Amino acid sequence: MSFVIGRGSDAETTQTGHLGRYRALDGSEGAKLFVDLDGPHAMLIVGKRGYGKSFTLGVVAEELARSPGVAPVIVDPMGVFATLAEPADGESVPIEVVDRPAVAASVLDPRSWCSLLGLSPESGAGGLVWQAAQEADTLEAMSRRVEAIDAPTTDTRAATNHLSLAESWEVFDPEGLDAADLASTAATVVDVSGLDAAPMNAVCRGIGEALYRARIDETIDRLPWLMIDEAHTFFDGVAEAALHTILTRGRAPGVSLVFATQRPSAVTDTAISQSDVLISHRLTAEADLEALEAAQPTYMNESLDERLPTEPGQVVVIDDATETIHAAQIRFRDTPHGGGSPSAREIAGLEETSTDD
Ligand SMILES: Nc1ncnc2c1ncn2[C@@H]1O[C@H](COP(=O)(O)OP(=O)(O)OP(=O)(O)O)[C@@H](O)[C@H]1O
Repeated sequence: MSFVIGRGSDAETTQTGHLGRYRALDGSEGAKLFVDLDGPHAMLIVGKRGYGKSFTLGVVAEELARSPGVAPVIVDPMGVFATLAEPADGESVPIEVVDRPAVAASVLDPRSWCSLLGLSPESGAGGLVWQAAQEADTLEAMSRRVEAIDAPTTDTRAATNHLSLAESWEVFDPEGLDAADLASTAATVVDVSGLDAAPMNAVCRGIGEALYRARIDETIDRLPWLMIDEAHTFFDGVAEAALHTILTRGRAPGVSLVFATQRPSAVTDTAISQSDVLISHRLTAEADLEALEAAQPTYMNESLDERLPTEPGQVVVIDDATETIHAAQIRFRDTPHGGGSPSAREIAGLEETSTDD
């Protein structure tokens, strides 16, 4: 028997991803567990640091990259997913890595421009940036617009300085990433690891909006899967608006979101309640457990806390489509995992030694 998360038992395994195997109470492994990659989903992956979130996200990315009809895009804040492009065990994983991503300045609305630059829209400089964003499409044109508006010199200078800061991030370009680039045949890893939280958010917002809009306007055929590691960083910034849109309105145009975080308490309640698949690794922080318990479905008749696994790679999966709960061991990566913790002992070339004398 095989179970497909999002479809049910004895379902066909075409257009699915192999996640791992069932885990029995004694730790032994059971039948294979799959996840549906056919329809749109919102998939939340949680767990405390070091218990396998990025590893699991990588497994889902490998499966998506090998699937037809989908356009997986991984926003990679830690720079650990470029290893997906390395030779794989078994079937190859087609991946394109974008290491200097840029998006069009026009993806941000005036309010987001103010929030991105840390300016209150009510302040003199914030008001100028707001007006410039309303009237201009590029960062360059926004700066020119600010200079042209009749305003106190201190406000003009402050607004210009903030726009120069945004320019220094080098993430705004009218020719930046668009949905057609992202929905090409390969899966795309967008490496935002060299960027601060604000430009990282701008890039993620641009990508999310481009993919959603392209499906609404029917300019791409493939179904986009936006995948985000360290998702709390993006729910806390200007990217949140695009993620919220996908979570609440992505189903009809077929846009999926897979997002991983060690701090479920730091993503929005909507993000948790709109997720139809929750993959939970070990969690111990009270606030994080509470955030998940608050959204715990009624068909779960014992607390999540009691079911949580103890070892890296072990998960509990809550599948809202079939209203079922599964204990599983995520499969091993076919490509190298880029996110493991460095070891001083390994760096020093020291062998593991026994402590018994
Ligand atoms: N499914 C798995 N099978 C085997 N080992 C695993 C599995 N998942 C995780 N591990 C082990 O756990 C380590 C930590 O995993 P990972 O880097 O994904 O943690 P994380 O939860 O994303 O941590 P962080 O929050 O620091 O990014 C991996 O380097 C790997 O050794």
